[in-house]
Amino acid sequence: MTPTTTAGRATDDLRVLRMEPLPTPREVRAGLPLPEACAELVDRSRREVQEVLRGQDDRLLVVVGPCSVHDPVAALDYARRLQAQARRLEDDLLVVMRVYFEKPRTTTGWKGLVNDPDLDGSYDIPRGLRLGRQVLLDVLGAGLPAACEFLETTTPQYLSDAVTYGAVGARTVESQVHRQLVSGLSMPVGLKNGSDGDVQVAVDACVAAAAAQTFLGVDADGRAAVVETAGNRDAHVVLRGGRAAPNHDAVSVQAAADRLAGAGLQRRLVVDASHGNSRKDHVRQAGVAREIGAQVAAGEDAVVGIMLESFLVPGRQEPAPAGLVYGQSVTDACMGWDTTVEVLDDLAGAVRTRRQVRRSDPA
Ligand SMILES: O=C[C@H](O)[C@H](O)COP(=O)(O)O
Ligand SMILES: C=C(OP(=O)(O)O)C(=O)O
Repeated sequence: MTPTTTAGRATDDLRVLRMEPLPTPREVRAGLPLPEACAELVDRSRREVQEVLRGQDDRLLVVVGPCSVHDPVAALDYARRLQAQARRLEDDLLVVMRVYFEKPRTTTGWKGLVNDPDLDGSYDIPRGLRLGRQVLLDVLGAGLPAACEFLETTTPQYLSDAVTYGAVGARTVESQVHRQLVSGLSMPVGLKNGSDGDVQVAVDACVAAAAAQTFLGVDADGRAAVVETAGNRDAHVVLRGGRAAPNHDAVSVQAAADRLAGAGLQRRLVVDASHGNSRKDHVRQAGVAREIGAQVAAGEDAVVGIMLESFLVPGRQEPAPAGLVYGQSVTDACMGWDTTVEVLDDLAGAVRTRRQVRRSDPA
């Protein structure tokens, strides 16, 4: 906007270097429409996640995949392998692939495929939005439902019709703007505890997201709009540990479930084996996942899902426009593929054991 004062003094946009219109959400969606078979998968898988969250399906939800997508080819390669595992274990696990395009940063860093698809500081966001949407369509085409973190509040208009599971991260969970956004999203959304380990902010976020809200947003034509929402009853807590301590252990899970009950919410939650719970060490992640699995096997009903960061090659590398190791994360370190398959097998076994425990002790 041009600075205007009666005296011609500039008071606005003093630090804005570029402002360029984006293609509208309607245009991007029209260029990459959601095929009917993909829409059917999104619809069905959202209902399945809902049923797990509501205790009507005794499988374990597993949100698994790279910390971030930077290479669409490797992401699709991973999706095809994961789909085979998801099908093999479908009686016990409900697998949704992490297809994360937006990275919240503690300070600065690469902010994901939507923000900088070429990883070179050119910030071609129009291309990033189209590329992200294409990756989602490809993952769905491979037969897998997808999970995304929503960071920018305008991004869902471009992508959310193709998303089965949404996430709000530890750095934004206390933001009213994000809680309002979740209240209008069409899919179940996991709300992480704060990066300092505070679980109450995630419980508060669930309460706010479940409520009807009216706020400022953007419509399909990119116009600023008044948005009125119905509230999202499938918003739930994700325990991801904190700076000082993990919170995937049985005592922390019970404490979080008690907080949920205290707020009038269901005692069901997802536990993240990565981030604060593995101290961002991918080598520890499989052990953390096994500890969570052990709680499930012991009959713990509060744990309905798990989140894992996994890619084809273990570890991480610095983001760069060229010369990257194929299939390795450029953000948080991930478990490699072979470990991922072992962890999925263990988790499926834990679910089968929980079923037996429930049968022998239905109370
Ligand atoms: O999941 C990814 C990261 O943990 C998150 O984006 C923060 O990363 P950073 O602390 O390296 O900025
Ligand atoms: C950023 C993430 O996690 P957190 O918000 O828990 O740090 C993530 O899951 O990618």
